[in-house]
Amino acid sequence: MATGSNLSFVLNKPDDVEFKEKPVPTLKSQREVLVAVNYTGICGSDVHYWVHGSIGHFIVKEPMVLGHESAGTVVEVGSEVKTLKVGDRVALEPGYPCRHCANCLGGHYNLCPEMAFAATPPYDGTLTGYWNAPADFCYKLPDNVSLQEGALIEPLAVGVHVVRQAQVSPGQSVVVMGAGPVGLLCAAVARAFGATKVVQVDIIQGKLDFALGFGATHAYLSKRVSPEENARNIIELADLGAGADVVIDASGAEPSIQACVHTVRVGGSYVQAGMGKDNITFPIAALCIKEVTARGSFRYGSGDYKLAIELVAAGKIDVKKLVDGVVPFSQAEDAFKKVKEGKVIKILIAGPNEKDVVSTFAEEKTEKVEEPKAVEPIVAAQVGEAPKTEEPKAEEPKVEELKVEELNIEEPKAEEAKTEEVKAEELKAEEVKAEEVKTEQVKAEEPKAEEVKTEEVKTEEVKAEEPKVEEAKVEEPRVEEPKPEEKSTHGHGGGCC
Ligand SMILES: NC(=O)c1ccc[n+]([C@@H]2O[C@H](COP(=O)([O-])OP(=O)(O)OC[C@H]3O[C@@H](n4cnc5c(N)ncnc54)[C@H](O)[C@@H]3O)[C@@H](O)[C@H]2O)c1
Ligand SMILES: OC[C@H](O)C(O)[C@@H](O)CO
Repeated sequence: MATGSNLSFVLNKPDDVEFKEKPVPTLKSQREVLVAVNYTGICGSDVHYWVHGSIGHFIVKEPMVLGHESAGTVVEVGSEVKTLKVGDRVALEPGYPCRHCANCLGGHYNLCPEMAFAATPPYDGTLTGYWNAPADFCYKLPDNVSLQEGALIEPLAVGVHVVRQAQVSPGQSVVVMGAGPVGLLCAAVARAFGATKVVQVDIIQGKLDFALGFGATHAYLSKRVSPEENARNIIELADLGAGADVVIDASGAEPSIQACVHTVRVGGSYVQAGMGKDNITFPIAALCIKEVTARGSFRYGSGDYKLAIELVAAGKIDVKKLVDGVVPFSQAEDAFKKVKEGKVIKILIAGPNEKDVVSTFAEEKTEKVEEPKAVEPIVAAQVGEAPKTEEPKAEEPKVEELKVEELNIEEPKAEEAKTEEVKAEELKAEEVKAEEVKTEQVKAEEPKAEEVKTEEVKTEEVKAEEPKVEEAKVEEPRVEEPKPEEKSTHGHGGGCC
């Protein structure tokens, strides 16, 4: 039985969040499991709801728990569940379709009109202590995939779905517009599918620097020139001949979408994943004359989560590289601010029952290969960073195993866990000033509403209304870094899923 906290991070209305202790959910059917949420990533859509209170026709009318990129540990199983047991570590697929409509029965449950998707009004999200879900939407993580990686399976599954929609095959060239988390993951999946040239395009050089160490073979800084000229530049840069076999828009920006159609080769494929303005000027003649196959891509469907997990388990995609930091649950609001400011690629929030966040992050960090970062890591300032001198030890037990014990679920390998505990204590004492962190946690448990309503947030709201796509129409070479407010969440500016 679940005995921990069910503290939840609740959005009341735009710029108004609070921590609320909610009742622990109970299984609604014997095919469900109850999961203690260990880690949750922040998606641009979460930030968009926090800032604007709506995305398209999804409007936050009642307080809603945020978050949908999560992994957790099974604490209870319904009597009809055969595939999971208490103690299993799982990635949570956060949208539950009706299973009966034509789309569900036709194998496209992501298009179910009755979809109940976490943190999409009116449905609560996963930034909570416990989450109940149908067992078949909880994917057991292999031993070599950590719970922190598990939280990144959701955005990776978005990338898998996009690349599947594009039907990328070995030897192909792929251009991905946008180097936010979705674009980066699309590029990485395209490489894993055998694409030999993967060109990442963005308007921020730092993001491209990161992309080159992640999935991209080439990077192009989009200029303030016509979409046709940007397309010619991309083709020339990567020696794409008559154009790219596949183009993917993961920016939602109008000039980028236009450049997609000019970059793709005759008979190539174009997939729209980014969601910006509802209506744009689109080069329809080029699409028609080139006989381009155009597809949309929405969330993920059959087999996408499974494949995403396999790609991580097989070492094909190192999702840990995307993580700039892990913060305790009490610092959720601050984490949202960092994402909004474009200061991080991904930040993970530990569940309220997660006790050892600092050492968990330290452990994960030591396994990371240092790559150029698009942004300043914030974790050192927030939770303390582990010394990077230590070599990663592959045989070391995963820190997540400790969490199982903390949640009274299942005994981890006792010997290994003990060693880790001792190590974690040392790290805390020497490197992370545990007392300071504790004090911060206590403070953060009482969120101050007035702090949220900063001028910065208000300004952001106003600016977000002005689509940045206009900028690319100015006929000038673009060299300067865009302002912070043009970054991360702006891609969601015109709407999302
Ligand atoms: N289809 C889906 O199921 C799905 C799921 C999740 C997110 N999304 C959408 O995908 C998009 C990307 O998501 P994200 O989380 O990576 O967002 P993000 O905002 O972090 O990334 C968007 C990137 O596009 C870049 N960009 C902006 N204008 C550009 C231009 N003219 N040319 C090239 N790059 C440009 C930005 O600098 C940014 O790096 C968003 O529009 C989001 O709403 C779609
Ligand atoms: O990753 C999937 C998307 O972020 C979701 O559709 C989100 O927008 C909530 O509806």
